[in-house]
Amino acid sequence: MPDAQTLQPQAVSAPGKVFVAGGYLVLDRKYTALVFGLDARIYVEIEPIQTRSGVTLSEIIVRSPQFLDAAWEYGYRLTEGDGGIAVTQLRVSHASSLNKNPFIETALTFALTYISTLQPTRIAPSNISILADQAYYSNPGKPLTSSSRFLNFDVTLPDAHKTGLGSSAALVTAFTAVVLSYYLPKKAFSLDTDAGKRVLHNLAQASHCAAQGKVGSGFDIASAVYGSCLYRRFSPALLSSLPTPGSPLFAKTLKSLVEDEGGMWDVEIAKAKVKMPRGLRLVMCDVDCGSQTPGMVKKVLKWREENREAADAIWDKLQKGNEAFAAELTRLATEEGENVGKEKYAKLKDTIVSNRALIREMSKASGVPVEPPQQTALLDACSAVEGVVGGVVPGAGGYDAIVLLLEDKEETIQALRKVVEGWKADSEGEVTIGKVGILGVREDMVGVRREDVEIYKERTTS
Ligand SMILES: Nc1ncnc2c1ncn2[C@@H]1O[C@H](COP(=O)(O)OP(=O)(O)OP(=O)(O)O)[C@@H](O)[C@H]1O
Ligand SMILES: C[C@@](O)(CCOP(=O)(O)O)CC(=O)O
Repeated sequence: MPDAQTLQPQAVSAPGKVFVAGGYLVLDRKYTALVFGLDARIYVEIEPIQTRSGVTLSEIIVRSPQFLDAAWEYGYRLTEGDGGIAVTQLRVSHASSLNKNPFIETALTFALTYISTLQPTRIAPSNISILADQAYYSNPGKPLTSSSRFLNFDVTLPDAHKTGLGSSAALVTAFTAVVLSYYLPKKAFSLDTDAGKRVLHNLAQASHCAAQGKVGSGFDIASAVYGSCLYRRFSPALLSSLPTPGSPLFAKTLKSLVEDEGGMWDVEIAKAKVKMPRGLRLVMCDVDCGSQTPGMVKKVLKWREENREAADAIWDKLQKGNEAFAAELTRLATEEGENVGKEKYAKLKDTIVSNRALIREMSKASGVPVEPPQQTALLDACSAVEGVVGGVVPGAGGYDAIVLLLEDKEETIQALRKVVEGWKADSEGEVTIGKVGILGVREDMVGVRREDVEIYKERTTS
């Protein structure tokens, strides 16, 4: 491995996501999800720690300067019994309490362990910094420096109000990518190759699941790596053979899993099946609702288990509807010039309306507010705006967001803004939804990408 003097600063970014179709269905490999990457990205930069000559540290310092108390210092060492690299958080001062960031700690443990299996020489210390685009959080903020486009949110991370764009998946993906790119020579890992992207995808899925303490469908990591795509999940059993970090054979098993020695990764990522027609765009709205509905996934899955026949009927119809929706988007994007005029989006509109009806059926039958009446009213009002094709509740649904497909015209956005910003929901049921805001994001097809370190520096200062 090159020594600290020759390690070059690197920067990588990864996009956030909006899950447009296939929520719950995608947990079962029989079904797929339609996920769009967004132009809100998380950037991670790595550079050598400047130490006085003769001083050798085994320390990696991670900072997220947009937040208060957001610095984490880690010591690391190779463990016995092929347990990989153990990462230990160091206390900044005796008085300070340990403020954990499980996503960073786990991504670092997994990435350094993988690196140690390829190059058993000492890992040099480094400084890592994280910057997130504004749309990930709805807190107000001031520019980090007088001319920076990144905001100082002036709150701790637990106090930040997330808008649900998948910050942890974008972070784990960009973080893992930059650490691998920095410590490994190009011939062992490159983000520019398909093999490199596969390694990144597999490693980021494994560490994101470990940090979350659960195995979701993994759509958020897939879109952070590959951008917008039609996604079929990996079999969750794949990850069950992985020992916990530090325990015997963790390193060897991780390497074999990440490099897919057994040909076990059955994930399917179809980028060509998702396109955005020219002239259309996505808009996301954040809904203030003061109420989270925990356990929605568990409840829907339990209902499905107990009502298999009824559930499968909805699941199958919805899968067909979702496929029809993706196919129509792709057709419009590739067959320019046909069906001009008002009728151009008629099929898309109808598909969205019938898919929403199936989602409401799912909500009603399972008793889980996937598209609750408050969101039905909001979606209907937005869909009636001239130029709006339709909209859905993204991901698991609930009260806190909607996503709309509309004509990419200033007058359409303005008309939509009038409806959402003046939105007053009838207090129906137990949950009253409050202010609705349009997020400054749109779809982006590009996944993880290398950033020029100079540009990264400019972005933090200009
Ligand atoms: N800018 C950041 N700097 C450091 N850590 C961050 C940052 N953003 C997110 N994280 C880490 O990710 C965690 C949030 O992850 P979580 O999965 O709860 O949210 P999310 O991925 O944004 O949500 P969703 O899945 O609803 O889109 C934070 O608690 C923190 O550990
Ligand atoms: C319900 C589910 O299908 C989607 C959840 O999406 P989100 O976290 O609401 O963006 C769960 C999953 O795919 O892991």
